[in-house]
Amino acid sequence: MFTSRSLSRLQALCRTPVTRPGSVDSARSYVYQGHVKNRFFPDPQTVAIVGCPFSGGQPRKGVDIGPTRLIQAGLVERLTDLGLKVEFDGHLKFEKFLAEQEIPNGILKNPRLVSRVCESVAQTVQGHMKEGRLPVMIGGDHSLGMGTVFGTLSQYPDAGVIWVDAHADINTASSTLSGNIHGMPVSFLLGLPGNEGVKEFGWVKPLLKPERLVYIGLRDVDPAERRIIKENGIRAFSIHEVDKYGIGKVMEMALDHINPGGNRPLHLSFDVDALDPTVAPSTGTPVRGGLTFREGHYVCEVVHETGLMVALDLVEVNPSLQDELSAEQTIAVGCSLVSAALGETLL
Ligand SMILES: NC(=[NH2+])NCCC[C@H](N)C(=O)O
Ligand SMILES: [Mn+2]
Ligand SMILES: [Mn+2]
Repeated sequence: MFTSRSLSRLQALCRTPVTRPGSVDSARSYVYQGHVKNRFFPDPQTVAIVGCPFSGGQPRKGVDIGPTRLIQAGLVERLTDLGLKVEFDGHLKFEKFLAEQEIPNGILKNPRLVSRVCESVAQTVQGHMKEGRLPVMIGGDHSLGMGTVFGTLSQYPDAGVIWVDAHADINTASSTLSGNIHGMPVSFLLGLPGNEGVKEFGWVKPLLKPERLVYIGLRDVDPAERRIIKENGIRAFSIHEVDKYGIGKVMEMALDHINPGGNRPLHLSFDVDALDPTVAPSTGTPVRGGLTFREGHYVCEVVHETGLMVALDLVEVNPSLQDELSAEQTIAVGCSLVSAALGETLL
């Protein structure tokens, strides 16, 4: 017996192919053969998990419990099994920022809160790097990327950023239609015109250069964002290019573009909605036609193989959306992506 809900889900599954010809959506095995040496963090490699229970960059409750659920699913143990030293002593606390009075600023939602949280996340991320720990930020919504990428660029000014997402998150205060700041972090990092009136984010110096940024997986880009991407000459591999060239070639071109000499530090910011909603259903802004399970993992594996990754974000896991089974599936995929980026291999 199908309920109308499970039936419509089944229909949705039928409409959206999970695999693309030539891709394999196999379950991953947990056999580990040794991680690639990291150019910036000597062995024994230490990672610091930066849990960010934060949802203020978008309106849907529940994305703030993403980090707790990822940890409960065994993320620390799984990374420890890879031979990494894993530091995690609880999630960051944002209560004091939440207690502050918000000051409205046009259409923007929670500008002061998002700014304060991101500023503290940036300091935490840079602090870990200074101490020789690779920060792994688990969110939380993608506005947090403003904090993590800023932290990375403060420590490694020539770092390249790989933004894996269905969305470009490059709206400015004058272009955003939603006012949700998780759709805007990249514009602040680039210092784009249109954000001048947002004094709250004055601390976000334009540390990111357009040629050091590459997108993978885009498929829901607002008209103004398209213009911004074009005008700034930002290299973007939408899902169309993934279809056309395959993820292998796309990753090769992406790395060639941001890292021509092959020795720049890399920041991987992975929004779980880059994956197809059949693979990662519990997320706030799902868009059909996304990366397969394997394509998502391949991106992480390749970034690991460079030995150049200095920071990782995994964001927008919202376990309160869809049913519990979907939530568990999305959390499992999230853990698996993080593990792949930190050296878990199939053989
Ligand atoms: N991190 C995300 N999931 N972002 C979704 C952004 C959606 C839309 N472009 C906006 O500006 O609101
Ligand atoms: Mn995003
Ligand atoms: Mn997104």
